[in-house]
Amino acid sequence: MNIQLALDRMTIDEAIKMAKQVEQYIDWIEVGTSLIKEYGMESVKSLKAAFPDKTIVADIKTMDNAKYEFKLCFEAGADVATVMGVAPDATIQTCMETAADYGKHVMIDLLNTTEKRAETLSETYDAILCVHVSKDQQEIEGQSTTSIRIPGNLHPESLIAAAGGITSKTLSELVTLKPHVVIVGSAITKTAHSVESAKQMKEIIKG
Ligand SMILES: O=C([C@H](O)CO)[C@H](O)[C@H](O)COP(=O)(O)O
Repeated sequence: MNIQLALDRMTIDEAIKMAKQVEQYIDWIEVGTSLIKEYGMESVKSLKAAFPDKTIVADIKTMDNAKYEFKLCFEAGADVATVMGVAPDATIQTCMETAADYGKHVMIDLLNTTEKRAETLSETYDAILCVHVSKDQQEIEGQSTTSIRIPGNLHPESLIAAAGGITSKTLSELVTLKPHVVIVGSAITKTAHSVESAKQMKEIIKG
């Protein structure tokens, strides 16, 4: 199981500083959608340059124009880029092909997909599938990772990621579902105790 540190709503320098502080407790580094939207591919390039040995995930959440967006991410140094599961099949297929051209990987964000769509995606694509409670669902609807459920109909060999307001409390429950990646942002980056929080999470996933 890997911890992916999601870096959102901060500057590139703050993102690098944050990731350096907790580097030993995290496995993958996500250049959050907010960083990509605010700073563009410079954010991905800077994080890869600062952490050449970590898996860098560009959370670009592609919906269209897949080849262009995925090429940008991989040329900037991303190892994984994200596409929305509700995107057209042509888009997802293009993401898969572009990633294959670069020897990189795709994460499909299942936000707002139906169980049937998630099943089809898991059977069709060799990608990481991310079960996700969105920031707006967390903030406006009060949902949290206790609402995260990994659909039972997914292909048994699919690699699963889980994201959305994960805390050390909800992580303990989540690890029993054995996801390949747990994506943690605010619980590490928006607390005064980032290092302790990351350390605790690492201990939880180690069991
Ligand atoms: O993908 C994310 C979200 O849509 C904001 O862009 C975050 O990476 C994900 O939610 C993890 O962050 P937290 O919810 O703060 O743990």
